[in-house]
Amino acid sequence: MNVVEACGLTKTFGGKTAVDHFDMHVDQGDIYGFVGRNGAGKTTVMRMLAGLAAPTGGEAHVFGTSPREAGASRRIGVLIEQPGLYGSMTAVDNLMMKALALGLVDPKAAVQDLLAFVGLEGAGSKKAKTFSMGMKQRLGLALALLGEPDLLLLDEPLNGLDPEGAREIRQLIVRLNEERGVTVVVSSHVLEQLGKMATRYGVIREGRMVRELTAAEVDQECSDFLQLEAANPTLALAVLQERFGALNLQALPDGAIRIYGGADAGEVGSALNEQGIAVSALFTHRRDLEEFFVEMMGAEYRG
Ligand SMILES: Nc1ncnc2c1ncn2[C@@H]1O[C@H](COP(=O)(O)OP(=O)(O)OP(=O)(O)O)[C@@H](O)[C@H]1O
Repeated sequence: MNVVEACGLTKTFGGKTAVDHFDMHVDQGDIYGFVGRNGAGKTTVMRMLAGLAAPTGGEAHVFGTSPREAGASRRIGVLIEQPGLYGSMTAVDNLMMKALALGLVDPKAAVQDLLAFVGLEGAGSKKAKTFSMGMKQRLGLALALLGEPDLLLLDEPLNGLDPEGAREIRQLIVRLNEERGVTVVVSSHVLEQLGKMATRYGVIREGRMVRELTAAEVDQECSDFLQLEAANPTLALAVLQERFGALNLQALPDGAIRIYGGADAGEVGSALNEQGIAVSALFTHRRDLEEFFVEMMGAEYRG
């Protein structure tokens, strides 16, 4: 079942289109890595999915209904940009205030449970303004988790964190997903961390969804390939198809040929030489996650 479904979602600010006929599908149980360069429209999409901003056009459905419907909104936990913390209040008071506003049956127990879950049980009586960036993000996560949401929308939860802090937040997200069954949409520029948790990805570019794909598809796309440049690419391709038909061959527009599926460079070179085809380049390549996504996000991307 699609927990989130966006169809033709559009948002304009003044005359400028920030989100443009955007489609998105998040399945129950996904950790959905939402990537795009700065200004691509991630936050604006998240705000519409959370029911915090109204679309100019198109529709967003969360749990089959508008995120603005009470039935859906109380199932959504949100951490968008900065966690909304009151610096002069303690961590417990920050949480209690929201727990009471939500009308939780046992707010104290919920607050203690979440403090422990995010690893802040020893810091509950400290003022939020004394917290490190990582502690603030963990407290923000606890705030988003009050009310036991089934869907978490996390916009850049790893922003500004050192590698250790980013790893801790990532581990919390995975635990939430595995232990509590929470579906998560998480945007981040930290592709390395995203790659360790996402089960599905969506790539946004200039307000439009470029591509949605599963983690398995990303693995496949990033797998090793052999690239060769030959004097006669059309003939080379025909020879390779005959000799290595079981492998996945891709002809690039510039005439280069990629061979996926673990071909041996020596065998490929010999097969072409036997047919009198001169090979000018032959190398093995592995695309890493960042390279793969940067291509889709646009060259201007800066992580
Ligand atoms: N309230 C607003 N008023 C006017 N323009 C806005 C508003 N919110 C966002 N925008 C514009 O919409 C576009 C998308 O912004 P958005 O914050 O959604 O991108 P983003 O992908 O989250 O970027 P980042 O990674 O930098 O957070 C940007 O050009 C931004 O300037």
